[in-house]
Amino acid sequence: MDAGLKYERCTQALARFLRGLHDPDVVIGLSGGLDSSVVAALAVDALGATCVHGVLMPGPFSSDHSVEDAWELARRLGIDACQVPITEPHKAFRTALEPALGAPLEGLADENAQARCRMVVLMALSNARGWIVLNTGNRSEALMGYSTLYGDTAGAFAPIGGLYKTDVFALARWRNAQASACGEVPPIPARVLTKPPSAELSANQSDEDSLGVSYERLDRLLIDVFERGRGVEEASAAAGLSVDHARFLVERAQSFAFKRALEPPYPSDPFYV
Ligand SMILES: Nc1ncnc2c1ncn2[C@@H]1O[C@H](COP(=O)(O)OP(=O)(O)OC[C@H]2O[C@@H]([n+]3cccc(C(=O)O)c3)[C@H](O)[C@@H]2O)[C@@H](O)[C@H]1O
Ligand SMILES: Nc1ncnc2c1ncn2[C@@H]1O[C@H](COP(=O)(O)OP(=O)(O)OP(=O)(O)O)[C@@H](O)[C@H]1O
Repeated sequence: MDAGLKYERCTQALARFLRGLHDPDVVIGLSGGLDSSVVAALAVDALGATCVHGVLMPGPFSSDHSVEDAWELARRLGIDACQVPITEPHKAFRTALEPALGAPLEGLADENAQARCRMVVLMALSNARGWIVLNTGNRSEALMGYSTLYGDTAGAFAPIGGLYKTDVFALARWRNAQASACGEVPPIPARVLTKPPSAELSANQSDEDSLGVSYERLDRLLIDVFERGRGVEEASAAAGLSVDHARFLVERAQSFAFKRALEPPYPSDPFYV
């Protein structure tokens, strides 16, 4: 299935899901990264710009360019957006938790606390305004457990939850090319497509460093094993990975089934058969 068809299937699935809820407005955390940018573009195509609300929530490790890219995306899409920094709430949680821990909150616990602060903000806006939170997760992250339980795994529906990260890039490029072909400004700022994906939950973090593998190789492996039912040995060679590394990644994916069981529904089209 080509990128355009995948984009349209995801847009239709989102529209269908929301129709079942009597067409509420939606709210999306805009990080200035790829996933939230594609979900926002798709939501605008499904519902119209007036029904989509973006929230920028910079934290202690957010880069200036991420905030700029998120504002630029909102401007190009013509959606309402606001900024609610999480730096102070995150600091307050650190202070409140320190006596219980006997030490400062650090490492993964501290990274996840930031993602959960963001979800508190999104759910507060959801409750107060009647908006539905859209999840921005993709299948590569879900299989690797590279997300925060009750943080960025929350939300009512995950429009790109069935797509691997390399495809999310392809959808973004396709949507921008569509706009250019119609003489419109491409919705997704160019830098969103060129900067390395990063959770920005700790200093100098990059997804591919944290995962220990490039998305290109990871997706080839995961698609072969989990979508096409190939064996790990065959799939590892095609992905350019050692069998041991491939086995480690597949076992990691299996170990995070519990997290996937708690994630929102997503379009279940047979994207990869
Ligand atoms: N069987 C089970 N059923 C239900 N819950 C179970 C469980 N086993 C463990 N758990 C729970 O799961 C917890 C661990 O999961 P979790 O809290 O999610 O945390 P964890 O998987 O340890 O870490 C999340 C990772 O995702 C990364 N991340 C987070 C957010 C966004 C992004 C991004 O790309 O933007 C990346 C983050 O940097 C970190 O490396 C445990 O503390 C335990 O409470
Ligand atoms: N600074 C932020 N402001 C608003 N929302 C954020 C912020 N950081 C993270 N989020 C939310 O958490 C989600 C998970 O972050 P993640 O890094 O996986 O996605 P992304 O930033 O959109 O894309 P990429 O992984 O390519 O950087 C984001 O898509 C977004 O909805």
